[in-house]
Amino acid sequence: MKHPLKVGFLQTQPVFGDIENNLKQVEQRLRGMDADLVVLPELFTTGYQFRNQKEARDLAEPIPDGPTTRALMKLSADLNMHIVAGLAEVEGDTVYNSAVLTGPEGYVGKYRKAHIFDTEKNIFAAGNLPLPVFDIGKARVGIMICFDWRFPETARTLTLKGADVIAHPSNLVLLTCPQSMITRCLENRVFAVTADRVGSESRIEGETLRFIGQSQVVDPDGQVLVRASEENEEDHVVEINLADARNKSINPHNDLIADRREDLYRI
Ligand SMILES: NC(=O)CCCC(N)=O
Repeated sequence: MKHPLKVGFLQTQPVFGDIENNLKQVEQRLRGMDADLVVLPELFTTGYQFRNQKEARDLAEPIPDGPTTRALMKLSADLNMHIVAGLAEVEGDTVYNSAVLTGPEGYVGKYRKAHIFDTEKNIFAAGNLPLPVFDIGKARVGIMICFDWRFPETARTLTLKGADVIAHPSNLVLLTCPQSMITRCLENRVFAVTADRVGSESRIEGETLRFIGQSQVVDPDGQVLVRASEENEEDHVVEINLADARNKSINPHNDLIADRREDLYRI
């Protein structure tokens, strides 16, 4: 049984703080894509290197009642496309590093990055929502954000919750993620769509961040179906077969999930 799904990503180079143009460019690029599910990078409208929490709060927006989510909802409706996008979210005085999922039917849900990386801890509160899997009809989509990949429990939990494909908005600065996601997909037999940015930011004295690009789609056998360059803005769509993720058997005698020894996984 085949369950085809066209998945893709936009690899972007946002201008810090220029929300309107960053969003406008992404809108134009999305309107040129034919896909069921497209993943955008982490913090895709603002950029990454906030100087302080106030700056982040001023650039952040509510989800789903903010302008970016509304724009993504319209794009999803116009293009019959599900979109996962990373953006800075404000709720009261708290700022989260979040991701939103929109579809043709409108707002589907959101997630707040659970594992906050390095100096992000000065800006964002740790996520207080469950690790999410959304059933979008054609697929079950899990979401994690960037540094969440470093904790194997994240992808494993999304898998055990039924994710076929993990949407992974990112702003990668360490080189290890792209190759490591091969293992995340292999050990869980899931697809992963990592959408990263390119370019660099040096808004903080003595801290220049270079983003590594290499957005990619990896399949349940750990095959890299497409990987973008390290420095160009790129858009890619590939057709995947979700049946490959729903089949957890490795051979006639081993099933990746059924063979788990939860009786031994106790500390
Ligand atoms: N924005 C991030 O969470 C970066 C995490 C470190 C990495 N994997 O590059």
